[in-house]
Amino acid sequence: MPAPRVLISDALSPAAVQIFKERGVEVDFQPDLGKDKDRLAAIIGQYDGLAIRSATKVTSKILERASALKVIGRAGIGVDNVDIPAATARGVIVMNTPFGNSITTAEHAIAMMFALAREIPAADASTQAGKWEKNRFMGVEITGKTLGIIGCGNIGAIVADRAQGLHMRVIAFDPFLSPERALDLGVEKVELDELLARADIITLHTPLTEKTRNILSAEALARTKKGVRIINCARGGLVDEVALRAALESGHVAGAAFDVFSTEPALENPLFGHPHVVCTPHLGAATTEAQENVALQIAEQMSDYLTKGAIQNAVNFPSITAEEAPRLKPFIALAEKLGSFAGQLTETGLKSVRVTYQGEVAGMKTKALTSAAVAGLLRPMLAEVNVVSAPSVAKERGIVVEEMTREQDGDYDSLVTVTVVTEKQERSVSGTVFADGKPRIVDIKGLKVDGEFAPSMIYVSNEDKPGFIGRFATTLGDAGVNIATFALGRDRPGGSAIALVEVDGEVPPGVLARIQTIPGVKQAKPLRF
Ligand SMILES: NC(=O)C1=CN([C@@H]2O[C@H](COP(=O)(O)OP(=O)(O)OC[C@H]3O[C@@H](n4cnc5c(N)ncnc54)[C@H](O)[C@@H]3O)[C@@H](O)[C@H]2O)C=CC1
Ligand SMILES: O=C(O)CCC(=O)C(=O)O
Repeated sequence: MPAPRVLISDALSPAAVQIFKERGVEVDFQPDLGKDKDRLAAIIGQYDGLAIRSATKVTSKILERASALKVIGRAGIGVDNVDIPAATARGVIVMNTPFGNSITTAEHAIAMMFALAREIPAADASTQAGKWEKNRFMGVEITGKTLGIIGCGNIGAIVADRAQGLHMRVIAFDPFLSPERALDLGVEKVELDELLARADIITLHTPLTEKTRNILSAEALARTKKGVRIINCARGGLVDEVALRAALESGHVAGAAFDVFSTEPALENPLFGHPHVVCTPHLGAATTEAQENVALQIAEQMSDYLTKGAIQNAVNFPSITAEEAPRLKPFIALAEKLGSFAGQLTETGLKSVRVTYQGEVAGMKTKALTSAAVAGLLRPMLAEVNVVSAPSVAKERGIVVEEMTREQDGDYDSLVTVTVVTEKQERSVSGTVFADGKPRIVDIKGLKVDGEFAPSMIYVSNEDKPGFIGRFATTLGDAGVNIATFALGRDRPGGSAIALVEVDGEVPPGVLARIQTIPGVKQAKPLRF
């Protein structure tokens, strides 16, 4: 198999190149390519992986051209420059490095706080201009001041820690911060209104979402303490920049330090030019240490996925370690095939699917297996579904997906059962993986069978009556269809029976209709795996 190929289209630390090479991945390092979307679109089709920072915009248009792409790796935290739904729909894993630059970014926020408190950038410019304006720059002391953190996740928590070291009082607004975690961090958890009213300095550390966009709106800014200073090292769009400019002009806000802007690159911005504004060009993560961390980490993660199937820090798929991947692989194939079996037999609207794991398989990454089962189930109905997109596609269509795990009970070390509930009926199909690593179907609607999945199959459910097998085989023989394997199951003599038959080549048109006329046949379906 040829080595997977990765394109690095942003200015990642060259340390990443070495890691890719060491791990058997071919790498093409074009640090400025991300800014040229036409060239990127022209060549992206050649690559299995794309490693980026924030300059490359992975839009749906780029993804349409990315026919071989399996993984996008963001050397950093925010993945807002990637169209995640479009990547997911194409089965492309999107991974980031959630911790590699957190300390550095928190340090930038603290540096911005000092820059504001002591007007360091303006004092520097004035001094170097030969002005020696000793009386112009009167700062404020940080000790004893209240810092209000909006978003107390990885970076917010580090900022809280450093601020406490500076003897600040720290309050935080974060709906997802538990009281226990707040206690651990030594921060006081408050509502947004209270934070706005009490904070001397506000620093933002949330992602940009529909809830956080303009979290510091004109109205919110009006509720802040007079003389407040505001720092944004998270994402542009969290603060209404026009309203903030007005609040700076009126003197209500004493200063603002921004690393991120509503439009980037920010070549112009409402905040620019105000004497109490400090700006940096999205430098939060820009230290040698952080860049080396994120580059090494993303190269390791992407290589592990491309060469071993291991998934770490994916934003659109559950994690799978390199050790788990080979054990999981045959079960992913099994789950997908069981789902596909059920999907091919489903003729009415799907309401829900339940995937039950019994025995050893119950201890594996069942979320990944469930995604595979749902992908298999939906694929006969929808062309554009894959293991990555299946859960969101099911959700969009109102199909309930349930997962259950059970202790081993029965003949198999591991058993996976896919139960599909449609508008008309409930149907279950179970399978296992034998020691040869091949998935096997062992139960259909409660009837035991032992069949492999083959490219071309016929499934028949019938009444268990003498003569059926002879007529069935003759019908196929007359149509020139060769039977490769034949698996039978029944509940009791003369009761319900099933046949799962592997045939060589396509089933010619008309044959199924003839099978359907054999006395006792209830259903005859072609299956493809
Ligand atoms: N300036 C730069 O170069 C960098 C910026 N960042 C950005 O910093 C931000 C924070 O990153 P992390 O701390 O790693 O993320 P995180 O996910 O660890 O923390 C985000 C926190 O925001 C909270 N949050 C979510 N919605 C909220 C809401 N409506 N109100 C209040 N809090 C809310 C979450 O509960 C979470 O605790 C991200 O937007 C990231 O992209 C990260 C690295 C570098
Ligand atoms: O790569 C960069 O410089 C930006 C980092 C960033 O914004 C992030 O990691 O979310």
